[in-house]
Amino acid sequence: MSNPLTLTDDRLEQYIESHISPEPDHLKRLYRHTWLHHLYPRMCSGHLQGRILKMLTSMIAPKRVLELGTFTGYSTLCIAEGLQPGATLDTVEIDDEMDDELRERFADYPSITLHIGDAAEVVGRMPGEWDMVFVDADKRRYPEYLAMLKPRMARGGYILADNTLWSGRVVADDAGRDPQLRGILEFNRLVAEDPELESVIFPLRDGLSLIKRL
Ligand SMILES: C[S@@+](CC[C@H](N)C(=O)[O-])C[C@H]1O[C@@H](n2cnc3c(N)ncnc32)[C@H](O)[C@@H]1O
Repeated sequence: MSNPLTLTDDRLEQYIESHISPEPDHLKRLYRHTWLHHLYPRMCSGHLQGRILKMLTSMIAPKRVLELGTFTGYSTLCIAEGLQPGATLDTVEIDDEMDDELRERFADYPSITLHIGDAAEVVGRMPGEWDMVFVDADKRRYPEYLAMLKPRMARGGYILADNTLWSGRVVADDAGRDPQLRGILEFNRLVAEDPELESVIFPLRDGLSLIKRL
């Protein structure tokens, strides 16, 4: 008997992408641009995760959204696509070389505000609470992000956290030399042990956690 398809099989990925809502043309161009002109293009969300982010945003219907880790803005545009009229999205990116490119990309989106700086510092200066946060910045600092965000989440609000399975390495025997994996493991433990949080992990791409503030 042949092996069953796994979620990392290219054929399965192609099948999924040809049977879900199509990737809008401007995002196809952005994805291609990211692969041609940026280091670590795999960080870009892409077709499936992008459609999921859009759908989750429209399901949650948040008034105020925060994103940590903008990169080339692919996920930002997908979240913006799912926003209700009048809702806002603040996105934070530490790499100041992305400033001009991102401002140009977001120019036609009045709902998006770009902040260039360290996520923890920027969030510390921002007032108010959020209905939805997409966490996708420094994996080593995920536990810090959780501590910072939890008291700032609206009751019933959602934290979406990317890369929470870290290519399956969360079940590796030794996380000792990978500080990013240590950050993810600690984050997952803190979320699972917190009675004020309800959570699931989707085995999508690199793992996507959905965490509800009860
Ligand atoms: C995985 S990429 C984001 C991908 C993007 N959200 C998407 O899905 O297309 C992570 C980004 O976080 C940024 N980053 C890393 N540390 C950060 C920090 N301390 N504060 C803000 N951004 C940070 C990196 O420069 C990088 O662009």
